This record gives sequence, C-alpha cells and structure tokens, in this order.
Amino acid sequence: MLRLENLVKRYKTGDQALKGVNLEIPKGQVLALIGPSGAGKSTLIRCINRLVEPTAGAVYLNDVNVAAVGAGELRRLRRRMGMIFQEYALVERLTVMENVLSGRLGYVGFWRSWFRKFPPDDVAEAFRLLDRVGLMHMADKRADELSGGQRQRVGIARALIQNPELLLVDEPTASLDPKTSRQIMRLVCELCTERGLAAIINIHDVMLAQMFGQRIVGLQLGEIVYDGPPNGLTSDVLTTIYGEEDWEATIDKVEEEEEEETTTAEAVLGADR
Ligand SMILES: Nc1ncnc2c1ncn2[C@@H]1O[C@H](COP(=O)(O)OP(=O)(O)OP(=O)(O)O)[C@@H](O)[C@H]1O
Repeated sequence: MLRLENLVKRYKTGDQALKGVNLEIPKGQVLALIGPSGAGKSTLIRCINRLVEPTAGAVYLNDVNVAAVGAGELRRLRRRMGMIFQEYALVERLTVMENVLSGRLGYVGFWRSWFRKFPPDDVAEAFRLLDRVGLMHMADKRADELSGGQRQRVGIARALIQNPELLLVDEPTASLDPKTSRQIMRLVCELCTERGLAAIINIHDVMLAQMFGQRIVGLQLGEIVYDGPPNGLTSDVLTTIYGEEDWEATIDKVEEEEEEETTTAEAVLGADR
C-alpha cells in the first residue's frame, strides 16, 4: 500500500539525509525504523506526508504519487496518513476531547471546526476512541493537565479519528519511562492489528523495536542497511547499523523480556479462565 522509490532528501544546508531509499510496505504491516542519530529516520517519515519536501523520488500511497500532487490532493491524501509525534503536539489549552476531534479538521470545514460544530458521528467516534485508549474519564481535562503517557494516548486517538490507512509514528516513546513506553508501543500495535493499519515507527530503542515490530528496517547515513525480521538483528547487523558496541547484552535482554511478556500473558489468560 506504500511504496518509496529512490527517495532522496537534500536539505538546503547540503546535508543529504536520504540517498535513494526504496521500500515497500504491505497493508497491515508494522515496521520499526531504527538507526543512529542523524541516520534520516525522521526525514524519511516526514517525506512520506510531505512535512518535509522530498528532493527527488516517489512516494506511492496506493499507486498515487504523494510527492507529485498539488495542495488540494495532498490535503486529501494526508487524511489517509495519521501521524503520532514524539512531543505529542497537542494544543495545551484545549481539552482532551477537543484535541482528539482536531484530528477531523482535514474533513470538517474550517468555520465549522472553528465554531466547534463537529458532526455527532465524529463526537461519538471520539468517545469510542478515548474509551479504547483508556482515557474516557479524562475527556474534559485540559491537555496540559495530563502525564506524558496520557498525552501520547490522546495523540494516538487524534491520529486514529482521521480513519487513516497508514500511521507515521515519530519516536513515540522518547519522552516516556520504560514501562509507559511499552504500554504505548503495545497500544499502537494492537490498534494497527484491530484496524488493519500499516505503520512506520521511528524508534530509538532497539529492544522495543524487536519486541513490537513485525519487520525492522535499519537506516544509516540515509541508506537502508538492514531490512528483515526482528530476530535477524544479530550483533553483526547491529554493528553495521550503529557501529561497534557490545550488542550481546541487548540481544539477551530482548530474549528475557519476550519470555517475561509471554509468561505474563499466560498468567493473565490463566486467571481469566
Ligand atoms: N531541517 C534541517 N535542515 C538541515 N539539515 C537537517 C534538517 N533536519 C535534519 N537534517 C539533517 O539530516 C540528517 C538526518 O536527520 P534526521 O533528523 O532525519 O535523522 P534521525 O535519524 O531522525 O535522527 P534522530 O534519531 O537524532 O532524530 C542529519 O544529518 C541532520 O543533521
């Protein structure tokens, strides 16, 4: 459903952040994008919805080249791509509900949204989503009264109310503690499964990428240096992506964590029976 062809981004400063990236993502696939700082992960994600303008190449979303369309068509295409940000990008003085509904702005006319006249179906869907992300009781709270994890849940609900086919997720857990990070990653992945959404998740944490990604793409200096399954991230591959480091400890930790996750899941299932 998404195909990047020879995607190049050269910033005005001369930095070549993407050097001809080719990537194809089928419907429903959750892809974790990893790589060292400056590898081009954020640039790649932002070139897909043209928050950053690609210098060359194509971005096909269901065979329409996003990189080549005019402003009106781009607005329509962006509705199909929900975005989740590291710093949540909420409007602090608005309520949780208003922030979620702002995800419908691409559909509802400006004046209508300005006067906060969202259609009842949108409001009903916003309540359903808030319930799904565990924030129903916080609908009327102001965004600036929430914790980081709660803010990210609002960000997720706002992206989903667009009814997208693709989620672009830019370091969703960078400002969160380890436990909250896992909860957020689990929630994003569950929602992708429930809704058949594809996702590209730019994530710094290799362990989280391996635990939650179905496919891992490793970027280095604007080029893909690994594209494969999570269990293919051997210490040699990690050295290719990030450079020399003692990777065995990270790999052992992932295996331990996965065992722990399975045991917890079994315990929960057992308790339910
Ligand atoms: N607005 C910009 N103007 C000029 N150069 C930029 C700009 N944004 C990014 N770059 C450069 O492009 C390259 C890729 O940056 P990008 O932010 O995409 O990497 P990243 O992998 O997301 O890094 P990080 O993990 O640190 O966020 C870097 O060399 C960076 O300095």
